[in-house]
Amino acid sequence: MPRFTLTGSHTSLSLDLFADLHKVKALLASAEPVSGAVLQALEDGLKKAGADSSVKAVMICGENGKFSAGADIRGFSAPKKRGGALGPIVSLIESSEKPVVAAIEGVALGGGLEVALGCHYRIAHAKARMGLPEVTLGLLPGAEGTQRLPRLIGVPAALDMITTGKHIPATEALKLGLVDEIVEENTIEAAIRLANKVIGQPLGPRRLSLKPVPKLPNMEAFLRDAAVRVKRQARGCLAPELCFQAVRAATELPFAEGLRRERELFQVLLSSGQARALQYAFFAERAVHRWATPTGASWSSAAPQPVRRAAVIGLGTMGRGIVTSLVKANIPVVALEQDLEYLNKGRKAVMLLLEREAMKMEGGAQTLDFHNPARLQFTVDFDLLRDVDLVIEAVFENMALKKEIFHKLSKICKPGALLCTNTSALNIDEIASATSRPQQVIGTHFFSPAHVMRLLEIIYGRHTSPSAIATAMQLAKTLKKVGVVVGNCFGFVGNRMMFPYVEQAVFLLEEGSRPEAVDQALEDFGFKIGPFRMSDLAGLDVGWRSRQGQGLTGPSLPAGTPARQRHGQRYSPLPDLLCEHGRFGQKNAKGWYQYEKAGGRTATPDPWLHNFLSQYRDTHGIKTRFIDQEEILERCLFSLINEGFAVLAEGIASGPEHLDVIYVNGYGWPKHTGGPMFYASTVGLPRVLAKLQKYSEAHPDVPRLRPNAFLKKLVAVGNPPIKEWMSYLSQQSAKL
Ligand SMILES: CCCCCCCC(=O)CC(=O)SCCNC(=O)CCNC(=O)[C@H](O)C(C)(C)COP(=O)(O)OP(=O)(O)OC[C@H]1O[C@@H](n2cnc3c(N)ncnc32)[C@H](O)[C@@H]1OP(=O)(O)O
Ligand SMILES: NC(=O)C1=CN([C@@H]2O[C@H](COP(=O)(O)OP(=O)(O)OC[C@H]3O[C@@H](n4cnc5c(N)ncnc54)[C@H](O)[C@@H]3O)[C@@H](O)[C@H]2O)C=CC1
Repeated sequence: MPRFTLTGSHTSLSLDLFADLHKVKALLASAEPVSGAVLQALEDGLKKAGADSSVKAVMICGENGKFSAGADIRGFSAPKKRGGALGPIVSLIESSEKPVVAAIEGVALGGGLEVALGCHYRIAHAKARMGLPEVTLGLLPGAEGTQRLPRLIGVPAALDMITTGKHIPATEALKLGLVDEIVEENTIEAAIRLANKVIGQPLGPRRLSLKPVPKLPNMEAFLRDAAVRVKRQARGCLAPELCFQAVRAATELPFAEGLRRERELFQVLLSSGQARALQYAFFAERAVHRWATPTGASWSSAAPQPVRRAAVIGLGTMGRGIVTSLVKANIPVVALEQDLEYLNKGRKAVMLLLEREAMKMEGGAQTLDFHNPARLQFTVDFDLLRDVDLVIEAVFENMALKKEIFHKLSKICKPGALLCTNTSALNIDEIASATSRPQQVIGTHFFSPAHVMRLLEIIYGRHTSPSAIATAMQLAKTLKKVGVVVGNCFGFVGNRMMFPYVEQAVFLLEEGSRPEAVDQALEDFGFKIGPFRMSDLAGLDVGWRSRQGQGLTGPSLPAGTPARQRHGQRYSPLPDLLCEHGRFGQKNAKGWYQYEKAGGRTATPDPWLHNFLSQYRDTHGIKTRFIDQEEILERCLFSLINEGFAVLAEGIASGPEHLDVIYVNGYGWPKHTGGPMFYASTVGLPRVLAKLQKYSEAHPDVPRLRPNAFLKKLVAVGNPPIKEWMSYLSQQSAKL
């Protein structure tokens, strides 16, 4: 039997009509428009197969063990390349008078899965994954997928797949009825067997466009609830909502009209700007894998060392999550605490996390082996760290303590072991100076909760070796995190850019705003959580301790220091005052908000705080004024972005996409805006500069509002596109 081969490494989709007829090969990929050769070849091939009476059935499969990862995303932003009419080809497949069977191996994603939905039968390898990830790229499955999938698997499951873009394993696809069969062995042979078996059987019932959408007893109510849920989860991202509307159209309209609606909605998304931002974010995440440092070390030449066994020191908030992450990645761990009391507390917490993770994984292929001491060992004995390949220190944020630990590690650990610190802001070089092997010392900054958050900021010091950076990056990959390599400065990249943002948020309260107004503005912008709810969650005492350490507040503050000034700059003592009033956030039920109980999560505006703010303003002679949403957003976001330009100019990060990946994955910045620097590029740098100038003039005692020189330069050279920014940075200005 002749067969088509729909080849899908992620960027290519080729068609191969087998030997006894003819051979056609084409690419739906970087080289070709979507409407190009492969679609033509599919169409030609199907027509030839249809016309050839010796052909009784057709099988479509991939090459190299992959069905297809869909269209080439790079082609989407080029207007010429948008016209790819995959939909009509899917219809053509479906209308074939000869049975067409899809043999799905590896992945069938996006347009690849839509092709499979056009087939009359689908057979998948047990290890295959399927999904319609268009929503994650700011689009919807525009090749008729929103109309066919609900007809095949019902509205709830289709809505879930289409609005989240999740990839589902073959076993789940079988349960949902997305595939007819799964096989452990040769998928192609099984598909051919199936094709032979169904020759001559009526195809009508297999054509999804002819099927009604399965009814639900309460479809209206279901859709109403789903609409609310999708909108809430989308947080300003258009694609999930429009995906929802397309699926709803399938429930209300005949197939052909549903397709028209799908096309209209697709066009809205394509021109929304969010699709471009999400596609930028997709490639940014991959671009940061190709790290480089200003001294010339890079991913292309540095080799990682194997990590067969790791240790974590300190089982507090961060250490627990880090241990969990390592165990989930199948790396044996030694977990160390300062004494038995802390050890037992830490062990309990780790076990609880691991049990929860194991429950989530139940039914999946993977299991968690954490009761075996060879895989997870708890100790207070540093001697057990002798043969580990990597240590992650997560003790209190205290330089003297960290130096003491690193000194000890450098004496105990084997010479090649990588010594990592999870410090959130301390100087990596100073920590490394306590060891005899600074080339092996590196910052691995996890984000809380460490077993959940995807970001791993990797900080190299003056002496960190390229191989140490490569090992940390490899670790990130093993832990299924996204590693971003950055230079060493106070707060590194993420926290450094966060300082001016939080600073502005507090200044806004001084001037007349309220925590709920500031949070609302930023949550409406798309942040998962505004700065005040975030501070309450993290604990206000954490920053307080750090400011005490820096001499900004507390007993070491020189007498006579003005309340709202430090080192000649504006300073707000509000967060310190809250702590002095015993308000530490969620942990004791009061902070910027009040909570139902200690550890409670429901933030309610607190009249006490409103009153406190009024008194504070009276005390300091501040005239309360109304602050609108625009000013809240501009002051918080543009000051953060301004710091981003400083980070780039100083060579702390090698490109704006690094900053964007950090913010999207570590700080809840809305992905559909691309990240802070991409967002700045879409707002337009001249506008960002003008606003910063305005606010800086109004607040001359706030240096972080003063526009950065690199931003000014980019505006002066004509606001170049983001991918050209770094070329305007002269070598001399990038200091290490
Ligand atoms: C336009 C109007 C007309 C409609 C046209 C028809 C409609 C459509 O056809 C709609 C679509 O399909 S949209 C595309 C849907 N597909 C996806 O979103 C898959 C995205 N890729 C993945 O999930 C993983 O890469 C994957 C699971 C595939 C592999 O993961 P890995 O971890 O093994 O590999 P990665 O590191 O992610 O990727 C390796 C390299 O491949 C690049 N790449 C991946 N998917 C791509 C894609 N779909 N298009 C272009 N490049 C893609 C990726 O950037 C990376 O490149 P390098 O960083 O240079 O190595
Ligand atoms: N909490 C957070 O959200 C984040 C914290 N970090 C950083 O991670 C580090 C740890 O922070 P948390 O987990 O929040 O602190 P934590 O206070 O919750 O835990 C620290 C743990 O270290 C243990 N410890 C102290 N001295 C020790 C010693 N000599 N030997 C062994 N264990 C010792 C303590 O007993 C405690 O369990 C800090 O450097 C912090 O700045 C980084 C990212 C986020």
